Amino acid sequence: MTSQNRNVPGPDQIRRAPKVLLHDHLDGGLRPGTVVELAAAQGYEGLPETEADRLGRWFREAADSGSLERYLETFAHTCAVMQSRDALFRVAAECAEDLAEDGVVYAEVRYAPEQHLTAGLTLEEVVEAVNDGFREGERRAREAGHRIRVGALLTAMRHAARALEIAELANRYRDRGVVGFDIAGAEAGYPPTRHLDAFEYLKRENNHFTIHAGEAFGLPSIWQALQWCGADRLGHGVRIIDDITTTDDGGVTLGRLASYVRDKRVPLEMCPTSNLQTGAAASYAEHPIGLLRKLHFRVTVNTDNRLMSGTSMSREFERLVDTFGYTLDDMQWFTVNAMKSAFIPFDERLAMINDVVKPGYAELKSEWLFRQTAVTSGSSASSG
Ligand SMILES: O=c1[nH]cnc2c1ncn2[C@@H]1O[C@H](CO)[C@@H](O)[C@H]1O
Ligand SMILES: [Zn+2]
Repeated sequence: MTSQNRNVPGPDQIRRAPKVLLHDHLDGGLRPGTVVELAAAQGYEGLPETEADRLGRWFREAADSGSLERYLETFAHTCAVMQSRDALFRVAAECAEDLAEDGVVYAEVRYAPEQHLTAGLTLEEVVEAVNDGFREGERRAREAGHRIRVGALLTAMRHAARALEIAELANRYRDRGVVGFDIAGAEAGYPPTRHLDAFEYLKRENNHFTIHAGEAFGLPSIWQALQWCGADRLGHGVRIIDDITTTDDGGVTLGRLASYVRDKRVPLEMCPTSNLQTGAAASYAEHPIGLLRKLHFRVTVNTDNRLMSGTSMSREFERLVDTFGYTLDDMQWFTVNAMKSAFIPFDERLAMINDVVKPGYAELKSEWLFRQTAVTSGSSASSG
């Protein structure tokens, strides 16, 4: 290992590095085998494949459609098998376990309670089943030697009209497993201001929320999310790139909105692989994350939907390391950005950064020293 690349992590270091995940959908992260088993147990006959590997491949290919609307159609199958307390509990527990196994130490996982009512559960029962599942998953992870903390974000669907009700639900379960609120679903035609009452309510309650914006629709969506709705963070936000002009000689000019986003340190929850599938970016190399990181926007790295994108936090970082040559220092920077932007209290975020994230990266960064010592002492005899 040379001194030039010693800081560029390999797959094993990427997996062991402490990672923080702010944007992950519970109904987009099931194990394919779990979808198959739940469908069989519940008599759901709509699955396009009934063998786990084939089903996993089907999700990735169907989601690889170039349009957000088509991508979202695949969630009909996962939501269909997440309608009972037991199913929600299992999916949430496995989610926490899988993230912990991948080296995630803190995660905010979102889902839309209104999509889990068809078998008769109440909104409260849905939230409690998922919370209990997360606690169980944290416990199993601890037993397996991993530490993870998972908070829930309650999502309202932007085409529906239940946002205020879901915002009130999020507020009721605040300090009891729910750390914030979000809106998701098709973006074009459903601007954030459609749900202004929900956001104004949460602001009056001093609560936190993020908004999917600037993914399938451009700057007006981001502008509304921030300046009308008061979002704390942006889900994706990739289209902020439309307000940045670059010239061939390397000059960069930020428009008013892009300046605001950078100046106010608005966290961007970027999900590179998901963006390639929905057509929000053409390739990893062309993904706006490269430029936004260079310009010191508050960028974070996320999975969005591990099942539909066949991804994990480690895989997202592997792609970015391959594409942009990111180092352990870059990985730490993204991770500290994410931890700073989490919705848990400041003292807890700080302790996570100082007592978990930074020591974890320091440990990884020191590994080359010991390897180098072994090589040097072995070759010292011949070199005199
Ligand atoms: O990238 C995305 N953009 C917008 N909506 C999404 C995305 N991923 C998932 N969902 C939507 O959020 C719901 C609750 O988790 C999912 O059912 C899906 O419809
Ligand atoms: Zn999302």
